[in-house]
Amino acid sequence: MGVQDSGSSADNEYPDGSVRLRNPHIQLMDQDILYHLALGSESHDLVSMFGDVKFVCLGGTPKRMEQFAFSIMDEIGHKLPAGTTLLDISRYSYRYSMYKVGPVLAISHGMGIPSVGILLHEVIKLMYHARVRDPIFFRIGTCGGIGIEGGTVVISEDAVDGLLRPTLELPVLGKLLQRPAKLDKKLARELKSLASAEDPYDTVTGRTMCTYDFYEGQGRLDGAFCDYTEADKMHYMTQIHKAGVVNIEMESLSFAALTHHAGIKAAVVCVTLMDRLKNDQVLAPKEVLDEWQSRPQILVSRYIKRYLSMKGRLSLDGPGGSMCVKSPRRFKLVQQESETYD
Ligand SMILES: O=P(O)(O)O[C@@H]1C[C@H](O)[C@@H](CO)O1
Ligand SMILES: O=c1cc[nH]c(=O)[nH]1
Repeated sequence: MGVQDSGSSADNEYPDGSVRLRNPHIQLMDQDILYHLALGSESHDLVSMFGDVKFVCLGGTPKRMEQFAFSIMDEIGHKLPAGTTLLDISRYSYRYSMYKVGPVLAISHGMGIPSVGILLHEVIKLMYHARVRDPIFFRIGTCGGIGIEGGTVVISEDAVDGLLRPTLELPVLGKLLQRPAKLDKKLARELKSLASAEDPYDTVTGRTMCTYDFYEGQGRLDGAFCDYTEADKMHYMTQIHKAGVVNIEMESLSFAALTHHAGIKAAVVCVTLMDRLKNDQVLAPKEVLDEWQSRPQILVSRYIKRYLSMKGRLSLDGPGGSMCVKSPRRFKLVQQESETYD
């Protein structure tokens, strides 16, 4: 089966900017249960809960995405009513965590292509059911750098697999389905322009390799198994570096392919945890790693703030979030009226 290209993300969009579902079956269903998000098209009023979403930010861990939700709340001046706090909307799924701050959704995606792929199917359907128009998706992650120091921010120009192919492959009904993994080049350039000379770290753009494994799949010498030599590893690392690969992680291929197929603008911004030409293990202390992880978030926050200020929507107060209202006996989900950010 050849690579199915659905054109550029802009070509895929409906004229009103709504998200394209390339699945005729969904419209025929009485309800659509977004099982791993603990949401449903009949059980929840998805339009009023999520209709105002503009930015969907994904990252590996629930904690990172919770921290991002709190920090973006400060950055965009979003106020919660007194006595309330942010609530994990998908907490009863026990799979992913989801926070909503006005037009921003922050969701954890777990590790690897299968996990992010399942999430993207459901988040893209969520955008469709909620009638969100022209959402922008970001992955805010960590990675290993190649020839760059730990703590460097990498904005992906494109995503390739371990064989340097820019294609997501998935066996479907006994055949290999191939989808091009394309990211929005303009969005990547805009993000790069928001890196500041004052930042005490570098922000670079380049090709990202996405693998199916952290150890052997990324040519590490420190897994439980290793059938190659250090010289073999270094040869491979040098070859992929020459092919333009500046970092390696585990989700960009699926993220790029599924967002592109849905006509959604997307970017991947990751911080490097080490230079894989020098070592394999994550040696930086916890506090350093925590600060490094905030760097992609800072860049994406700048983009969101600039976007909202250009639209005159900064300093949001009141409506547009999901929150937890403390009552003496229980926590209650409060859904607020929606605004649109287009
Ligand atoms: O967003 P995260 O930090 O989860 O991204 C990378 C790729 C894998 O998910 C994980 C491996 O440590 O980190
Ligand atoms: O080396 C690394 C670091 C983080 N995530 C990865 O996938 N690889």
